[in-house]
Amino acid sequence: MKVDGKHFRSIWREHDGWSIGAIDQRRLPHEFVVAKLTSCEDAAVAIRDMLVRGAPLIGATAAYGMALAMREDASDAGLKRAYDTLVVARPTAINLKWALDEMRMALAPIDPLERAEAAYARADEIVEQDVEINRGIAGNGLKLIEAIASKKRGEIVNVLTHCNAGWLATVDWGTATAPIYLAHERGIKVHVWVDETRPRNQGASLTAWELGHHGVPHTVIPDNTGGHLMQHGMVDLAIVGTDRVAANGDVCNKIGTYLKALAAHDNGVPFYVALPSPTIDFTVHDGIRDIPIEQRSGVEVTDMTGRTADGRLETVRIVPEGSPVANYAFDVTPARLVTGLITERGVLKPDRDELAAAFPERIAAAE
Ligand SMILES: CSC[C@H]1O[C@H](OP(=O)(O)O)[C@H](O)[C@@H]1O
Repeated sequence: MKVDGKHFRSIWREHDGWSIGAIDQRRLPHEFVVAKLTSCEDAAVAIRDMLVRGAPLIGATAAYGMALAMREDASDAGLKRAYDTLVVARPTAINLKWALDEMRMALAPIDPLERAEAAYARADEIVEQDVEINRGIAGNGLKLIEAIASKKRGEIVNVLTHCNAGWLATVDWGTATAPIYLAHERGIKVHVWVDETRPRNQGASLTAWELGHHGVPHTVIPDNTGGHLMQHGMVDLAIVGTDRVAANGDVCNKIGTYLKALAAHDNGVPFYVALPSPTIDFTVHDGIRDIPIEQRSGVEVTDMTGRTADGRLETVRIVPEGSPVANYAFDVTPARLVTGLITERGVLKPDRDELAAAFPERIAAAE
C-alpha cells in the first residue's frame, strides 16, 4: 500500500533476481529500514525474530527462503534441510507450513538442477496469489462497511481492529485492513480504533503507521478500551486477522482477540475475521484444544522500546526484576463469537460445512 503516496509491498525479489528485500518491521514506526535476505537461514531468522510477521507474510518469506536454499543446495537433502529449518521458525500461523508444503510439492519431483529457478517462480506465484486473495477480501469486506455506511446515512463508520493484519502482515493490502483501505479509496468515511496490542504493540507501531501514511483516520487505544467503546455505541464492527482457522470455525489470532470478541458479543457488535484460504486448517478439528499457541520471550513484556524527545531509541524495563512473566502470543476465539469470516470467496459462517463447500481444495490438502 501507499507510504506517503509511494507504493510499497512488505517483501519483494530484488533486481539482482535472487536476494529478497523486506521491511524490517521491528524498526517501525520510528525507522523505515529495508533488510536484505540472502540465505535460507536469513529467512528463518527473519520469521523467528519477527523482522517480518503476520501469517501470510510469514508464508511468503518462507517460500522465498526455500528459493534461497535451492541456490545453496538443491539436493533432496538440501530441500529437506530447508523445509525443516523454516517450518519451525514459528509454530502458530499455518501459512508457514502451507507455503513450505506448496514449495516442496513443486520442487521435489524435478531435477535438482532446475530447482532454484522453479523455486523462485513458485515463490513469486505465492506472493502474487496473496495480493490477489487480499484484493478479494477487500471487495467482500467492503460490502459489510457499505451496508453500515448506508444505514448511518453518511456518518463515519467506526471499525475496531486488533494487532496488525494490515499490508505489513501480508505482501500487500492486508486482510483485516483490506476492506478498510478499499472503503477509504471509494470515499466512504471510515475511522479505525487501533488496539495498541501489547506486548509487541503491532497495532500502535504498525497499524497506526500504515493507516497514517495511507491517510486513513484512526485512533490508537490501549487494549483494554475496546469494551468501553462498544458499550457506548462507538464501534460499528470489529475486523481482525487470524493465524489459523480450525475446521470447526474457531479462530486463532493475536492474544487479546478472544477478549475483544467477548465484548463484541456482549454488546451486539458484529465481529468479523478476515483471512486468506491458506489460513484454514482442516487438520485441526477443535481450535481451542488443538492449535499450538506460541510462547515468546518474557523480554517482550518486561521491556519497551521507544523514541526519546531528542530522537534516540531507548529500551526501558517496566516490570520489577525477578517478577515472573508469561507471554502467550495468541489465543483462540470460539466460532460462536465470530459473526463471519471474510474470505476471497465471500463472507462465510464459521462452520466446517460452509468452509468445506467454499474451499474444497483445503479439505483435499488435509487428507
Ligand atoms: C494477516 S495475519 C496477521 C496476524 O498475525 C499477527 O501475529 P504476529 O504479529 O505475531 O505475526 C496477528 O495475529 C495478526 O492478526
